[in-house]
Amino acid sequence: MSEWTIGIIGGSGLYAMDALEDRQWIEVTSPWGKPSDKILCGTIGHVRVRFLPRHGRGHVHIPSKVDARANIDALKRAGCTDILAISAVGSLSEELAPGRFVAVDQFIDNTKGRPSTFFDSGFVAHVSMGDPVCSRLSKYAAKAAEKAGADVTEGATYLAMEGPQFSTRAESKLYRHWGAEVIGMTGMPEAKLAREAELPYALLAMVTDWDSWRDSEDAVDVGVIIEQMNANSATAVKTVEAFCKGLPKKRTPSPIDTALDDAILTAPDKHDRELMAKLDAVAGRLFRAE
Ligand SMILES: CSC[C@H]1O[C@H](OP(=O)(O)O)[C@H](O)[C@@H]1O
Ligand SMILES: Nc1ncnc2[nH]cnc12
Repeated sequence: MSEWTIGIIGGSGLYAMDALEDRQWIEVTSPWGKPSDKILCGTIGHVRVRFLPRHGRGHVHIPSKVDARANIDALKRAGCTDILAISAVGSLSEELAPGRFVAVDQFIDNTKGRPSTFFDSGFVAHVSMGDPVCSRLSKYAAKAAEKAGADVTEGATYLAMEGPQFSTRAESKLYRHWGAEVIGMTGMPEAKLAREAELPYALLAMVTDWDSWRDSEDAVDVGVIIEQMNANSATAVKTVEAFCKGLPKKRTPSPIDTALDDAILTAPDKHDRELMAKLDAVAGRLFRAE
């Protein structure tokens, strides 16, 4: 049993965390690129927290250029044991009205050309993504959002689109046919990379709009989203606080802590040492003794 260090990835509208005690922004460098911003370190109750604003303070990064590899690697280097990501999403379901919080449990990755793995020739790994979120973390997050006063749905499929433009009406309807229930631009490849880095990951989505599938309504625009984001943000901060305070004192191991145990196929004598040096935070526990 050990302790929790929770990485919070703050989405659109969530750029800082006043709830943190003893807080300090620290620069974490990563061999994978530049993280979105410095990381705000502090504590909430008995939990260490590492907060990273996904788009940077001042919302400087377009979704396609959020360096999810650098962000996940930096959070791992900052000692995170688990990650709770927060995101603004559009709704693709009649049941998920703006204002609702949704604990996502599945993803469809429709992003294009984003680096989506830490691995490469010379260190090949295939992790399982059948169950892409940590159910334990997701349950704690849903409970915390309820405690913070939100209407909460547990379980929904998130469609990750490339953006930055919103979907056409035809795309929005298509994604509903695919079974997607919420839509955003950042949940993938973030969730894949968290799994590769053996970090249990949950995504709490805040519904800001109806996207563009409802013929009777105006198509989504960013003004509507910002209005709803502002209405949601105090509840999101309260949720993070309740989430940390609601975690048990001790952290029992998760199977995701060892997701790479049977995932690596490359024979040790074929390992690419340069790549392994970059993988020191993500996968170093497997080869430090090599
Ligand atoms: C502000 S509208 C679109 C923008 O909002 C979402 O960001 P995040 O997932 O970081 O909350 C969406 O994915 C887009 O990046
Ligand atoms: N309708 C939408 N499409 C994509 N990303 C979003 N983020 C918030 N609303 C969205």
